[in-house]
Amino acid sequence: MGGTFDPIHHGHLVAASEVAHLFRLDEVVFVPTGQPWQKEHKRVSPAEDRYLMTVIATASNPQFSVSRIDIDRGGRTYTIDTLRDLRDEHGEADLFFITGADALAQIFSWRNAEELFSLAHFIGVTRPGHTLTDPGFPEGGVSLVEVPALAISSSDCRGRVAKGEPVWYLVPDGVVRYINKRRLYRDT
Ligand SMILES: Nc1ncnc2c1ncn2[C@@H]1O[C@H](COP(=O)(O)OP(=O)(O)OP(=O)(O)O)[C@@H](O)[C@H]1O
Ligand SMILES: O=C(O)c1ccc[n+]([C@@H]2O[C@H](COP(=O)([O-])O)[C@@H](O)[C@H]2O)c1
Repeated sequence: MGGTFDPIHHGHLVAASEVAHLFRLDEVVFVPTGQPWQKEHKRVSPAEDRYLMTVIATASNPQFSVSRIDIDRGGRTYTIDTLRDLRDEHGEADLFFITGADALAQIFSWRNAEELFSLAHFIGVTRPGHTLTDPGFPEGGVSLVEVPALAISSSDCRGRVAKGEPVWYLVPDGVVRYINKRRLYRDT
């Protein structure tokens, strides 16, 4: 599952769990972006903080793991590189790339968009308030999955912390504590 995870929240975790169940996946690898180039006009927390929050949030689930490939590669993050690296690491495994349906709707603005579909099957998870209009996906290349509605977004969590409002139960407890310890999002 690819995302900026700034911070990771229960919407991401429920989506991953639901897709793992529906597609009978062996493992879900969370891949925090290094430099999300389409968010360059926005402030994004340091990659190490986003990585550690993702580790904390997923640690108790034996089916979940976190990969540093997009962070360690350096430079702007392109999913084409993510998938090539995962393919090298995971040999013959079938790859599924999970992300939000809203992100997937923009896939033709991503680098090497046409080639992406030969490397993985794409799964777009719907979130409340976002519907997916098919921008011309290749036949059989994309599945849409409705996850139990959780109207949580990272931007809302950041805004709540900035205003001194609680994010308990929107993100895992350990992530609340990490945000406080590192004083993230205070002046967003
Ligand atoms: N509540 C949710 N339900 C389903 N999918 C979600 C939910 N929140 C986020 N996603 C999807 O997970 C993917 C990765 O999320 P990302 O890290 O960008 O978080 P976000 O909550 O969308 O962040 P932001 O609010 O900063 O844009 C995105 O493509 C997004 O659409
Ligand atoms: O490959 C690209 O050009 C590209 C452009 C924008 C987003 N993505 C990927 O889409 C996923 C969701 O991104 P985001 O920024 O909405 O969290 C994440 O894995 C990004 O690396 C990929």
